[in-house]
Amino acid sequence: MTDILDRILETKRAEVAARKATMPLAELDAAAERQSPPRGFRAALDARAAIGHALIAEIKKASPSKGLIRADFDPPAHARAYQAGGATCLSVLTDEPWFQGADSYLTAARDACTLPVLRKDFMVDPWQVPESRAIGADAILLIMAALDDSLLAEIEASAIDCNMDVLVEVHDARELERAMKLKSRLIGVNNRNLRDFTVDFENSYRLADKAPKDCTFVAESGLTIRADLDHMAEHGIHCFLVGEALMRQHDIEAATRALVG
Ligand SMILES: O=P(O)(O)OC[C@@H](O)[C@@H](O)c1c[nH]c2ccccc12
Repeated sequence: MTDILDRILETKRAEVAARKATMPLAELDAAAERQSPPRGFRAALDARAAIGHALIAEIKKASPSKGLIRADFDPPAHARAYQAGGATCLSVLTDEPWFQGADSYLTAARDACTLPVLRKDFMVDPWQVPESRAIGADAILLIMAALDDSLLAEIEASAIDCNMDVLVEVHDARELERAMKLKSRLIGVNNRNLRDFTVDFENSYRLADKAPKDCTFVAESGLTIRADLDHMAEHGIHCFLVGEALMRQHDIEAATRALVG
């Protein structure tokens, strides 16, 4: 059985190939140059983590495991609510086929606030880095399970070139070890298994102990209430990525404040 990640990557490779064919790299680089400068993503997390819970609040309309998460989906309104509630950064899903995301959601969300923004998508080609910068992204995600080491390094180099931060996502000790061959020291641990969608917080606890001390460590997925974050903090984890639990709330600003305020 091919797992969901393999199927997503297959879709993504076809999508990126089609986009590349219509957009010359020089044009893309020029569009990236015209963007407002990157907002420091990791720096914002580090500053906040020193004094409290640093939250990357995710703008996510739907997911392959849950289907539609929020009907009255409004990226700029959600961005403002997240910032007002005390989020440190945003994450915006731009993958369309599997998460019902869009590039325009990221641009609109970023324009509506002053927070640094992560483009939550599946990177398979260095070409996607200037593309991400051109739509406004301040940081990209690299999923260790998705790519081999040389392609990861190539995409990371392109991100460094664009002055963007890279969130490197791992889900086991082996991937953490491989991640240390990269330059980025911003490490996310996905508590959700992409094969069966089960969530296990122990995953974060285990890997946080193994991560070198110079890493900014982010726990991702399945976090719901303040107590989840407090437990993580007892294990030395102070940065969190939360999507669904906030997107399901009527009052997103109040829910964000309850989580990290
Ligand atoms: O909605 P949750 O359970 O709070 O999870 C958010 C985030 O961690 C999840 O969306 C995610 C983590 N890694 C990813 C990679 C691709 C797409 C999505 C993700």
